[in-house]
Amino acid sequence: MRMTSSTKIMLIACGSFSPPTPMHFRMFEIARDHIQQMGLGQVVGGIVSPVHDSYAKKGLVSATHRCAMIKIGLKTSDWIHLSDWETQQEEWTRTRQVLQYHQNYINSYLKDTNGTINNQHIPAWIPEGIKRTAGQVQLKLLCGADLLESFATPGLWKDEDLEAILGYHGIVVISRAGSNPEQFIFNSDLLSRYRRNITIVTNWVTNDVSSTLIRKLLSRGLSVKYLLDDHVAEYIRKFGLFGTNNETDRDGSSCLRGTAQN
Ligand SMILES: Nc1ncnc2c1ncn2[C@@H]1O[C@H](COP(=O)(O)OP(=O)(O)OP(=O)(O)O)[C@@H](O)[C@H]1O
Ligand SMILES: O=C(O)c1ccc[n+]([C@@H]2O[C@H](COP(=O)([O-])O)[C@@H](O)[C@H]2O)c1
Repeated sequence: MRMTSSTKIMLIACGSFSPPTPMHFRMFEIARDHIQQMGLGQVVGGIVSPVHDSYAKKGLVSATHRCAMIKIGLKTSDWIHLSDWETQQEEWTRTRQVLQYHQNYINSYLKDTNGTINNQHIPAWIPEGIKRTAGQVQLKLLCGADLLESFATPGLWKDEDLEAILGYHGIVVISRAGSNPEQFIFNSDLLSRYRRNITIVTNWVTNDVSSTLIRKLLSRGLSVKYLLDDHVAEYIRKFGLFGTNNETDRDGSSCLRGTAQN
């Protein structure tokens, strides 16, 4: 995988986003600046891919709510979009397959010179005008250093999946308080083997806000102002999520119309 300043790159972040924080979206901006400044490529789009409900992580609210909050949080972005594909599958999809699906879709979209695909619904995460400007597009996994470190959790990731993610796509890792991605890569034979496909980006303006922190503050009735997008906070209160008080519509079915649609 050779990257030059003209390599077209799309970034995809996989996670719970329960709820999405400004830092989830900020990761994309930090990564794009770094990639472009270092002449590693041109970032043409960003995708946020929330995990399926069956992932059953503590604090995970329904995908309908998570997708709606992501769309609200991304309203002012002109290049990062939600993909709800993972949430629409029958069950949890491993990250390797999530990357494969999106990469295949991009490839077929770019190859479709006779416009057949244009008769179908083109997902919002396909960047506008990409056909005119791009030859090939390389999809990379964007993550925080804690996700990289989860690669070493016994039994969590499959080795062959990590080989495929690292070998075929590559990853972009944003530093996070308390982590040392360089050291972590050095300690791992697998990661060291694929070192050139791992881009580490130092986040100089550290901000360790996490979904866990937001859930904790909300459940205690404390303020999240200036830590969370005002409109996302308003949505959370409207639907009584994360221990806030409103009891109406906890599964989000009434918001399926409008905000939650892709
Ligand atoms: N403050 C942060 N700095 C760098 N990366 C982050 C930060 N917050 C989240 N991420 C990254 O965003 C991606 C999605 O993460 P996830 O939804 O698990 O967020 P989280 O805030 O860590 O969640 P939780 O607190 O529920 O575990 C992951 O790759 C994670 O490493
Ligand atoms: O593909 C795998 O084997 C795999 C194993 C563990 C986690 N993941 C993905 O990593 C993300 C972890 O999110 P989180 O909130 O648990 O940090 C989520 O998108 C999961 O689907 C993926």
